Amino acid sequence: MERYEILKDIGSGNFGVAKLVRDKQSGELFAVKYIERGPKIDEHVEREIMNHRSLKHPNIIRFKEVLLTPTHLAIVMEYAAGGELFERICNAGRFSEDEASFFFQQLISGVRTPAYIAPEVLSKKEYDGKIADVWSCGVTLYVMLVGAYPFEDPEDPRNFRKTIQRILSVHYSIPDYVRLSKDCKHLLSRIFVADPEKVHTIFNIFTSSSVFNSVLHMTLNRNLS
Ligand SMILES: Nc1ncnc2c1ncn2[C@@H]1O[C@H](COP(=O)(O)OP(=O)(O)OP(=O)(O)O)[C@@H](O)[C@H]1O
Repeated sequence: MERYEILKDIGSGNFGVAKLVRDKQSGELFAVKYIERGPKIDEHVEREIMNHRSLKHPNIIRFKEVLLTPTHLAIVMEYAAGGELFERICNAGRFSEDEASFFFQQLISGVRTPAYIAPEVLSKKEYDGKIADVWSCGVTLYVMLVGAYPFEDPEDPRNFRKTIQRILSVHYSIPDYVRLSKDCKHLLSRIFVADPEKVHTIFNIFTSSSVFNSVLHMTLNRNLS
């Protein structure tokens, strides 16, 4: 880690903390995720690192290297200076459908296209992250359009138990003050379904939505050609 100068903490997650660092030689900024060595580092983390290492896409944070400190595993990656989506929405308000569609398309092109995925990722048959990815994209789309999380009880947003119940029963609604097109509501309703068997593939969902169709076709054509 001597190569890097630690500048500040940027956040913490389930696995550890993230810090902003500077490469002393090149002056480049990176984010480093520190995960304490020990039981937290299991095959799940290992797979995550292996998968991430093989991804190369403009909308996916680039992975640089993994280092070991006496106490931590340090994952060095590209620094995304934009901050959190939710924070941006809290400060500057929610997105219009057009803006949301632009960012959503960027997000989808990061998760959807197989064109960028390495064979070792595809060959892991147990990988079922796709369904979870579709769901998470739906949550992100909702956040952009509504400016709130879809499964929190508006009266009691910090109650995790309630949130989990709402997720399990797919209980969400769109507040009256948010005007969404029918097509957009339909898209959300197709993403948020309880039974994973019924979750449509991301391809089907997006090709059936006319709001997102033109941008989607452009992305698809680009990725398939
Ligand atoms: N590459 C990065 N560039 C900029 N900020 C980052 C980067 N990686 C992480 N962060 C910041 O640090 C916080 C913690 O990151 P971390 O990846 O540990 O957790 P998370 O993604 O929030 O949740 P989880 O623990 O479920 O992965 C993030 O919420 C984000 O604010």
